[in-house]
Amino acid sequence: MLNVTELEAYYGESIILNQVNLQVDKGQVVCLLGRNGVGKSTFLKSIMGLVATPKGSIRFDGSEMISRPSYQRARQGIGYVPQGRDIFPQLTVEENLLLGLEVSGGKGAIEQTYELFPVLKTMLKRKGGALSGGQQQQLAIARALVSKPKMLILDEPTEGIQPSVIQDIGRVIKYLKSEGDITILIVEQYLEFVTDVSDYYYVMDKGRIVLEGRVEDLNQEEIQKKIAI
Ligand SMILES: Nc1ncnc2c1ncn2[C@@H]1O[C@H](COP(=O)(O)OP(=O)(O)OP(=O)(O)O)[C@@H](O)[C@H]1O
Repeated sequence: MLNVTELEAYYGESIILNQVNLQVDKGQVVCLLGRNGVGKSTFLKSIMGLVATPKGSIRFDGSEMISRPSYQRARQGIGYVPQGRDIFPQLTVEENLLLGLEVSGGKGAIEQTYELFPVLKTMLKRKGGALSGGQQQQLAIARALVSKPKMLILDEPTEGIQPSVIQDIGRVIKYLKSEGDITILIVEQYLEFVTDVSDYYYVMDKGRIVLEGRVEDLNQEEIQKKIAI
């Protein structure tokens, strides 16, 4: 589904991603782990076309994306939830969700997202900014799902969120996986969540992939050493 090869990304003259190779197969949940500042968010932004990527290849669903603008990548079927729950605080929950429909040109699934996140249905008229952090994260994920993406990309979905909501988000990811019609890439530092929801992991350090493997073979101690601050 997603095949990234020898990708390089830069902010100005500084190289942030160096020859990164990463693959996500259809229906898989893949996690990218690593310490703060090693380039994980930059990697997701590169996939979305939000960072300069002069070298490498990003193949998604059979097409080369590297020189396409962001909106085309979204239209192609990539739903992206950036770090910090990028919702519109002045718009209501319902309006935020309706904006998700714009990306797919109107073919949506708002009702289905209420089934996944029942809490949102009880808050349709509430302003996004009035929701708790966990509810905002759920809204951000729901908004991305409304456009029925082929792949969902989440940047640290558990950051600063209470355990019960983390469990809710984990349940949704596992449900989506069991349905089998979506592929998911998650940047995450919370190892327990990673082992709970994902099939395969990559560890990044200083802009390079330094370790990868199946989650069922994951050695917690080894990973913890690589991601501890
Ligand atoms: N807009 C920017 N301009 C210049 N440098 C940046 C910019 N954004 C990030 N950086 C730098 O790029 C490097 C990688 O940052 P990135 O946010 O991708 O790391 P990360 O692994 O996602 O960390 P975190 O978990 O803290 O978000 C860091 O050294 C950071 O300071």
